This record gives sequence, structure tokens and C-alpha cells, in this order.
Amino acid sequence: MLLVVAAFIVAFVLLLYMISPLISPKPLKLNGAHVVVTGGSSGIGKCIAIECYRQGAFITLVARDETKLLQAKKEVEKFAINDKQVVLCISVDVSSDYNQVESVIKQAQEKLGPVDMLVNCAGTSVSGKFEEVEVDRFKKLMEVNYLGSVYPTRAVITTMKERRMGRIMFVSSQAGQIGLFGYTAYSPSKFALRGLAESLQMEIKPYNIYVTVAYPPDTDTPGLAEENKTKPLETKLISETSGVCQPEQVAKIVVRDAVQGNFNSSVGPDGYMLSALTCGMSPVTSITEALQQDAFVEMYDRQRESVFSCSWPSIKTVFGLAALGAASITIGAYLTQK
Ligand SMILES: NC(=O)C1=CN([C@@H]2O[C@H](COP(=O)(O)OP(=O)(O)OC[C@H]3O[C@@H](n4cnc5c(N)ncnc54)[C@H](OP(=O)(O)O)[C@@H]3O)[C@@H](O)[C@H]2O)C=CC1
Ligand SMILES: CCCCCCCCCCCCCCCC(=O)[C@@H](N)CO
Repeated sequence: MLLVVAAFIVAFVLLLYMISPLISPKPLKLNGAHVVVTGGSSGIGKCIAIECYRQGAFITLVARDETKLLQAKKEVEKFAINDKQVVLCISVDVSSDYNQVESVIKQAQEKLGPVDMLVNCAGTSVSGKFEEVEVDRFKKLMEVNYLGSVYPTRAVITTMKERRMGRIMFVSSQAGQIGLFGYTAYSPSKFALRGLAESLQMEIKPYNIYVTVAYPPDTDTPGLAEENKTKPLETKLISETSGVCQPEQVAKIVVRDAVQGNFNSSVGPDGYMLSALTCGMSPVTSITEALQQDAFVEMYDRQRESVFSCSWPSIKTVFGLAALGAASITIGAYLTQK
């Protein structure tokens, strides 16, 4: 009897894996595609531009400082794979005036064709204890990190819908999945991106446009170096749990996820766990992801239930079994994805 049940479970899981490709979107071909990267002159954004360029894309770099833009353009151009590829630079503040953003995106589309992928990576951070952060920083961070992603997205969406294709990436942060000491101004601006992304994905999926939210951990960039100058010790210690990544590594992962149309893009094993724990009602874009989220939700619900109502022995058995199941499914899912 047990054997029959086990066989059924195995067959069911195999079936899920087999139909998995049928529910996934067709991967975007980066070769020849036009990719716009805001914040493309530094750090993670620059590495995302390079990652796309080395796969044959045409790139528009968007940022404010023209000198940094030109410097980044030269760096990106080293990775050309054919002599038709172009890197265009646009200097604009993505957070101040929508009409200005719309007009530069229009210029970019006239030169390099309709945008196939928009990467919203322009952003900045401020850390410090709630009462010590200058009050106007709260507004500034919402403007740059949130509105600075709304505006470029708004400027490309109509054409993407007409063409019935496209990818939009929002670069959030692990601090956009959980609130942390020292990030009372920064975290909310990154949480906001998820609300935007979930709502937008529901609207534009029928148009074959896929949204990706990236949640990187601390990443070794000029932005992080700047942030570290004034970061509270507590914030440093908490962030250290999930380590520091190289921007090239982050870029590789998030670009792959956007190309595949995955809604969630996490970096490293800690990032993977954090995404599972905070998956909420985000769209699920792969079967492995669904299975592994279920296991985690199960584990945590059991834990909560047992904390509130059960006696000690049942906590141990239920929680132990759920944890074991969750761990094995997670490890399996993680391995099959990498
Ligand atoms: N580094 C990290 O530890 C992590 C970073 N992130 C997020 O990743 C993104 C990139 O971070 P990182 O690479 O460290 O940052 P950097 O500071 O190294 O680069 C930021 C980029 O954004 C541009 N930018 C900033 N403000 C504006 C604006 N108002 N309009 C247009 N462009 C702007 C900058 O150019 P210019 O100043 O010339 O405009 C620059 O190109 C950010 O959104 C950040 O929150 C997420 C998790 C971890
Ligand atoms: C079971 C699950 C274990 C997971 C442990 C995770 C611990 C939380 C670490 C959060 C790190 C936040 C980094 C923010 C980076 C950032 O956005 C800024 N550096 C931007 O400049």
C-alpha cells in the first residue's frame, strides 16, 4: 500500500516537472535586443549592461553624471561580440520629471528601436536610526527608488503592449523583503517596488510581458562603499549574515531570471531561503519554486500553530517532520535550478 502511494507521489512530481516548460514563457533573445539600463553607469547596473552586451544586446545606459556614463560606455564596449552593437548614453534624473523621462526614452527608441527589456536599477540608499535620518531623505528615497522605477516603466509599457513582448526588471534588495534595523527609509522604498511589480504583472501578462523583481544582498559597488561610511554597526552585523556579493555575479543571475521571465530573482542560498519565506502571493513562475514555497509555508504554519496551541512533544514531531520535508525539497529545488 505504502509503495503504491509512494509511486503515485513520484509519478505526480515527475508529471509536474514534465509540464513545467509548457507554463514557462519563451526566453527573450538578447542577441539584437534593445536593453535600457537605468543606473547603468555604476555598480550592479553597469554589470547588468555588460552581461546583456556580451550576449549581443544593444544598450542604452541611463544615469545623471555624463562623465561616469561615458566611462561606463567604454567599459561595456570592450565586451562586444559583433561590430553592429551600440551603447547609447542618456543623462537624465529618472526621479524628477516624467515628461523628461518619456522624451529621452523616445529618443533612445528612435535610435535603437523599441525597448525589449527595461532594467530599473537606478537607486540609492541611506541608513541610520529612524530619528537620526534627516526627514527629507524619506521622501528622496521614495522618489529615486520608487518613482525612479515607475517613470521609465510607464514610458516603455505602451509600446511593449503593442508589440506583445518585453521584460521589465525592478532591482529591489533583500531589504525589500524584510525590514531591518537602520533601513527605515530605504526598506519601504524597496518594498514598494514589489507592490508595483505584482500589480503590473497581473495587468500585462496577457500581453506576453514579464516582470522580474531582483532581491540582491550587499554587493560590492561604489554605492555600498558610500553607504558603509555612515551605516550603523547593527545594520552591518545583520547584513553580514547574507554576505557580500560581486556585482558581476548578481548581474549574471538577475539577467538570466529576466530572460526566462521569472518573477522572483534571488541571489545565493540565503537569498533563496529569504524568497521562499517571504513569497506571499507573488506570481509563481516555475513548478520547483511552487513546490518549495509550499514546503516552506507548511513548515512555518505548523510552527506557528504549534507555538500557539500544542504541547511540547507534538511541536517536536510536527515541526521536525515539516522541517525535514522542507529542507529536502528546498535543497532539491535549489540544485535543479542552478
Ligand atoms: N550594492 C548593494 O549592496 C545593493 C544595491 N541594491 C540596489 O541596486 C541598485 C544599484 O546599486 P549600486 O550598484 O550599489 O549603486 P551605485 O551607487 O554604484 O550606482 C547607482 C547608479 O544609479 C544612478 N542613479 C542614481 N540616482 C539616479 C537618478 N536620480 N537618476 C538617474 N540615475 C541615477 C547612478 O548614476 P548617477 O549618480 O550619475 O545618476 C549610478 O549609475 C540600487 O537600486 C540599489 O538600491 C540592492 C541590493 C544591494
Ligand atoms: C532563513 C533565511 C536566512 C536569511 C538571512 C538573511 C539575513 C538578512 C540580510 C539582509 C541583508 C540586507 C542587504 C541590503 C543590501 C542593500 O540593499 C544595501 N546595501 C544597498 O546599498
